[in-house]
Order: sequence, then C-alpha cells, then structure tokens
Amino acid sequence: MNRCYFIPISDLTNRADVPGWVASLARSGETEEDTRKAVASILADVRRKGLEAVLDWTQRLDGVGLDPAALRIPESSLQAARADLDRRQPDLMAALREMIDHVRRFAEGQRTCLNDLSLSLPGGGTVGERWCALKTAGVYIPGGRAFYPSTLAMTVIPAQVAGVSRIVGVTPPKPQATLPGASGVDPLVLACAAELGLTELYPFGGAQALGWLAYGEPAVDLIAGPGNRFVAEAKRQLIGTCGIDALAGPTELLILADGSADPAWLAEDLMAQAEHDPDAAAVLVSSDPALLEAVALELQTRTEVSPRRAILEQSLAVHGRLVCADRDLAIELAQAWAPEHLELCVADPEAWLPSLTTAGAVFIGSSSAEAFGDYGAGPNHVLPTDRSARYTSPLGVATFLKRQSLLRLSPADAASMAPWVERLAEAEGLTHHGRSAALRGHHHAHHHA
Ligand SMILES: NC(=O)c1ccc[n+]([C@@H]2O[C@H](COP(=O)([O-])OP(=O)(O)OC[C@H]3O[C@@H](n4cnc5c(N)ncnc54)[C@H](O)[C@@H]3O)[C@@H](O)[C@H]2O)c1
Ligand SMILES: [Zn+2]
Repeated sequence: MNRCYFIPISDLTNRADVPGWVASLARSGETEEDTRKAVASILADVRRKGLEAVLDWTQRLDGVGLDPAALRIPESSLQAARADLDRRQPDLMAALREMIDHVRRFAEGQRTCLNDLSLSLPGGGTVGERWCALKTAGVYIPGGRAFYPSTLAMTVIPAQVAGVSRIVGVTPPKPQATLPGASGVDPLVLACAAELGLTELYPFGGAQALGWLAYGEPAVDLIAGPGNRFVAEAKRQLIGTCGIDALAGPTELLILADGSADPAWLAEDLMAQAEHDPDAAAVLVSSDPALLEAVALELQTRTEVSPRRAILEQSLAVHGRLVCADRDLAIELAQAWAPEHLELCVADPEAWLPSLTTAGAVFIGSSSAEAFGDYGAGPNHVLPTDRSARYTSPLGVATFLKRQSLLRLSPADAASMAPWVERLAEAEGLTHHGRSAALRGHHHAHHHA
C-alpha cells in the first residue's frame, strides 16, 4: 500500500484520538535543562562584564574574534553591500525591494487598524486609550545555519512603522574567512539593512547578543525575532528585564487537502517546510486515500533527488505525517494543534475558513503557497509555534506598540464621581483614597455652588 519509506499514512477516525495526535506532534517542547543552564550562565556573564563577555562568548561559540574598537557595522559597509548587490545581481536587488515593499504595505495597513479609544463618561469626563511606540527595540536575525534577510525585513519593518525611535539589529557572525568584507555578516543581510534604513547592526548572536541588548547600553524595551533553542531560552529568561515578541520554536505546517489538490504541489509544500530544520513538522490531512498515496509517492521520488535530502529525511521521518481523516476530524485536529502555518488546499477553502481560528497564519486555496508568505507577500513570517498560536499573534506593528490608558475629568466631572468613589474607598479601608476623591468634590462645591 504505502510506497513512501519514511512517512507512513495513518488513519484518524475517532475524535477521542485527536488529543493523542496533537501530543505526538509536540517537538522539543520544554527547553532542556542543559540549554537553560548554558543560557543562564551566558546571560549572567554578560550582565556582569558587558561587551567583554559578548566578545568572549562570540569567540567561544562562533569562533570569531571581533575587534572591540569596531563592533557596530559601519553604515559605509551597509551602503557598499547594497551598491554591490545592485551592480552584480540587480534581479536579486529588485526581488528584495519587492519583498520590502509588500511587507511595508501590510505593516502600514495594520497600523491604520490600531485606533485610539475615547469614551464619554455618563457623569461627564472622558476615558480612553492610545497606542504608544516603544522607544528602543532589539531585533534578532538568526544566522547559524542559513542567512535570513527576509527575517530582517519581517522584524525591522513593523518596528519602523510602529515608530520605534531606535532599532538595534544583531546577527551572529560567520568566520570572516568565509565571507567577503570584514564584518562576518552575509552581504545580502547588509544590503537588506541598507535598503530598510536600519543603521544599527552588530555582528553577534545567541544568548550573548540578547543579554547585551537587554542589560547593556541599548537597554532595549523589547527583543523580537526568531532563533534556535538558545535564542528562545535567552528571550524567556529576559522576560521582565524587557519585553519579547513571542517564544517561536521549530517551524510547522498543516495542510488540509481534498481531491482537487495537486499531489506534486502538496509534496513540495511539505518539503518546503521540512527543509528548514530537522525539527520542522510537516503534516497533510485529507479524506482522500488516493491523494495521500500520490503525495507519498511524490515525497519519495522528490526527496531522493533533493539537494536537501538529508535534512528532509530526518524531519519527515520524525515529524512528518500523512493522515486520512474526514473533514470534521481534520478541522478538529487543526483547531486543537493550532499550527504555525495552515494551508487550505481544498476546492471551497472559504467554507472551511470560519472554523479554523487557532492557526498562526492561513493560506487560502491551493495557489496560496506558504512560500509566498515566507518571502513577503505581506503578512509576517515570524509566527507563534508549539501551540502558542492559540493565544499569540504573528509578529506585527502591535508588537512594537503598547497601550496607555487615559482619564480626563473636569472639576465638575470629579465632583459628580466623588461620592461613590469615596464610598468604595471607605469600604476598602483606604482612607486617603476617599479623601483624595472627596477633596475634588468639595473643591468644586466651594468654588461653584
Ligand atoms: N519562526 C521564524 O519565523 C523563523 C525564521 C527564520 C529562522 N527561524 C529559526 O531560527 C533558527 C536559526 O537557528 P540557527 O542556529 O541557524 O541560528 P541562531 O542565530 O538562532 O543561533 C546561532 C547562535 O546560537 C548560539 N549557540 C550555538 N550553539 C550553542 C551552544 N552550544 N551553547 C550556547 N549557545 C549556542 C551561538 O551564539 C550562535 O551564534 C532555526 O531554528 C530556524 O528554524 C525561524
Ligand atoms: Zn518556510
């Protein structure tokens, strides 16, 4: 029956099995004790010794000796990288600009939906709320396994649109010998920074970079951006010292498909997910056994000839699933798992959409491949994982804003409110609260009665 050697087809026929399925899809889950300890000691070191510790850990973990006199990547290097890209690969530069343009358009649209609130009180006066930009934000651009200029755009643009005054980027360096230029950072990331107007970029990564953002000179209000388990754990340990966007873990995709979907498209979408990381999860659910068989075959033949075969086989074998389930159970599984990405490769995706509220990002209809979202159709690709999409939103403009509440009372408004506030304060035994309110009431009576 099943022709794919690394990803069997299984049946989901019983509602009671859904929680077990969801549990089986959990990956690393809790950060392991080792990671916790390693990160805690790096953060403590950076807190105590500052930049000296950052340089030290960069040497130990990334094998790069940074020059303490020239840490910040000079703007001239950013501009030079952009000019160079423009000259040598104008098509890539044009693609980068398309991405930036799309992501900025979306972020600006988001900003227009975040309105301030003002309400009149029944007895006079107003209450409200306004959105205020954070002053300083740190953005983390992962850099261990691959380069992520798209992630630079996805983190910097919402912060810019929010109106953050200082944005500090950090990204781990490569051994300088492997890259042209002196900074140890991929030229494409430098060019992208220049194109975005990001002027402050530092070549360090991991827990040491995040510790420096929070405890060091930038003393950021918030750290945003994805990374590996050390990065995620450092963010978790820094909560309270500063804010964080979310705890993003290994990436995941759920595809719900029917007989209208093309098996080759589905296989490539699953592989696009699986190629990220051995921990990436790629799951296809359909009520059509013939489709599942066809996808299994496509996966097998395409993986065999893929340049990313090794990583595909690992992630698909451990976290890949081909599941035969009817529509109701498919929706139930999707809702319970709350995957980071959800593709609806069905003939009538709009009919499915209303029931599918927990996923981080939804790709509606077979043409709307996740790859378009990853590279900047507009919605952010920094998304909640590991079931946190149940209660967290994608990275966005709101990540870099906070609400401030407002109260405005005239003397008359205060006088009208004073009696019941006094009464409540008295009941709580907070004498001075009562007097504070009462003085406003009396003051008004005295001057205007
Ligand atoms: N969710 C998203 O939107 C999104 C986007 C892009 C990338 N990602 C994820 O980001 C991750 C990138 O990971 P990466 O490793 O390539 O780059 P990274 O920048 O996240 O991590 C590299 C750093 O990890 C630290 N490190 C490595 N080994 C360590 C150790 N033993 N002890 C302490 N620190 C150590 C080092 O400081 C190093 O600089 C992947 O998991 C990828 O899936 C997610
Ligand atoms: Zn992807």
